[in-house]
Amino acid sequence: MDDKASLQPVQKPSFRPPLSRTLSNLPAPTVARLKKTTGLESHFLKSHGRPPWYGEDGNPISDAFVIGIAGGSASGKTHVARQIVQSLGSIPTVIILSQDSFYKKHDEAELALAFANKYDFDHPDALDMQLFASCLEDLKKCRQTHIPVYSFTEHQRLPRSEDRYLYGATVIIAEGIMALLDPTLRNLYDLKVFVQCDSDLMLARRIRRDVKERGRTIDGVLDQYLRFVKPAYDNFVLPTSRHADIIVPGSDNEVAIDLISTHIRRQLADRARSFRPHMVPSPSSASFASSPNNALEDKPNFILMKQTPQLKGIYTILRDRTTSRQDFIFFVDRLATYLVEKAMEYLPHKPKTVTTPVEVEAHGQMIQPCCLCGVSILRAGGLLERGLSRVIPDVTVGSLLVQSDTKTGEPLLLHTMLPECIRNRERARDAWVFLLDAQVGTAASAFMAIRVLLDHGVQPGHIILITFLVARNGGIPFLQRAFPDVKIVTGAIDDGLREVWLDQTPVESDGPKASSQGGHKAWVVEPGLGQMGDRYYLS
Ligand SMILES: Nc1ncnc2c1ncn2[C@@H]1O[C@H](COP(=O)(O)OP(=O)(O)O)[C@@H](O)[C@H]1O
Ligand SMILES: O=c1ccn([C@@H]2O[C@H](COP(=O)(O)O)[C@@H](O)[C@H]2O)c(=O)[nH]1
Repeated sequence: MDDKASLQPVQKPSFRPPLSRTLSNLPAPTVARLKKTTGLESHFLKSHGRPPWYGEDGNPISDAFVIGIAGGSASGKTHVARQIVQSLGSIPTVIILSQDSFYKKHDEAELALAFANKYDFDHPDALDMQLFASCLEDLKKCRQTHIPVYSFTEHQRLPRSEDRYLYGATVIIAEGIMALLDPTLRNLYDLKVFVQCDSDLMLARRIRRDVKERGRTIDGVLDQYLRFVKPAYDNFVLPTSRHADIIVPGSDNEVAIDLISTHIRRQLADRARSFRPHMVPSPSSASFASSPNNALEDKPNFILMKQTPQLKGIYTILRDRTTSRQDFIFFVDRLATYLVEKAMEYLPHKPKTVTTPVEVEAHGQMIQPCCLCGVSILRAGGLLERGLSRVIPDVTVGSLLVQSDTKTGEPLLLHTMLPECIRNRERARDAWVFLLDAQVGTAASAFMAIRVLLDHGVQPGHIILITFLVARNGGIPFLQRAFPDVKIVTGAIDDGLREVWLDQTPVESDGPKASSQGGHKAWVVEPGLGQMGDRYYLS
């Protein structure tokens, strides 16, 4: 599993040396330079892939698991959050969301007070609770969000262009001094934690941290502490401990952290679903009887290219195991171009009149201006990209890495790299997406990819799945039942879909053996086109 680990961002403000008063007035290149020189970056955690978070109907089954951690400044909230992540071990993606990112923007007068240690950062009004709650709700509901970035040394929120895009957490840890204050926030948590720490220890830690990491002087820290931090702790922070499910000590807290991790693991296990058997039920199973019938061609939104001799000729070359790699690449690219051209027919067009070189008007059509992008399901979806860029030269193409869990056979989302226009919810609503997948067998990867696009706000009717080949007895009917508005464009349907064991240690009998013998399950479309990625990329 470790070879599949990908990296996901975790929000936490970081140290920058004192700079100018406000970054929001600085030109973008300067901000970029400051970022580089001061290490203002997201922290990353390993993710072991996200299993399906949706059911057979395509709708999300469960929200992300959200933990709220409150406590005084320097009580150890971040430390507890990180220890929880560490003790969870091999778990799906976790995001630590710090309330510190949600300090409000400050004007010049407020900045002057802040630099004189006379601005009250410990009053609830200093934080944009509404924005914090809406970002957290987006993540909990499996939607993407954009988190502001705050600089402690500048006492300022960075320009919007610096906001961080986040998507796809299974566990979210929200931490901050006021994390349990707001009822809207409290309602979003599945587990509420308060870190209780001795005031002297908190002050000592804060002096050390703020001097070392936040560019402060000892006098400044003490001034601010006595004027604002301590009174706010007594009035606003400590009283919220009554909402906590667990009180964790601010030091020597290993036992409490262990209890919390055990609880989270149990919750995640309860939410886990096995999904894949439903996509391709065996003929003897009950779900096969209730499966949609397999006459794919009759289904609305299933677009099979006209079976001309020319098209069949290309498939014959691609199916032939003796075809050279050079020819394979040539014909894959040609076929990809045909398929993309076919998909283009389903984009909205509008009338356009032009004047020809002989000064005569011609009435034609043009694609209605819209954001059109491609998303490849890696690795083999990339084979359609050259065809896509031949038809639309300046198209932006993103990617999703989905692979099967070798133990369960379930798809795992390992990496998400989407084009800018669909990272943003408002723009995603109007965007059209060509989703590229080389072959659709069980359809488990395509299913997951479509769910990712829907989570981002892309309309199902604006998604066109383009694929070289589909399996008749595979998961396409289930995909269509869940997402009837998604169009599927393909050039061929093959009758066979066979489960095979890969990387298997040979054993004495002739039948395939269990995964404990080293192999893992995979599905092969037959007669098929072979491992297209290998044939295209590997010599
Ligand atoms: N259990 C602990 N044992 C030792 N040091 C700790 C512990 N918890 C926190 N610290 C230290 O105290 C400082 C503040 O902790 P941090 O987690 O950043 O606090 P908060 O997020 O509550 O402001 C850090 O330097 C951290 O390393
Ligand atoms: O610009 C700012 C913003 C906040 N603070 C202080 O930070 C702490 C909260 O952060 P923790 O990581 O929980 O300690 C809060 O007590 C504010 O006083 C600041 O000094 N400057």
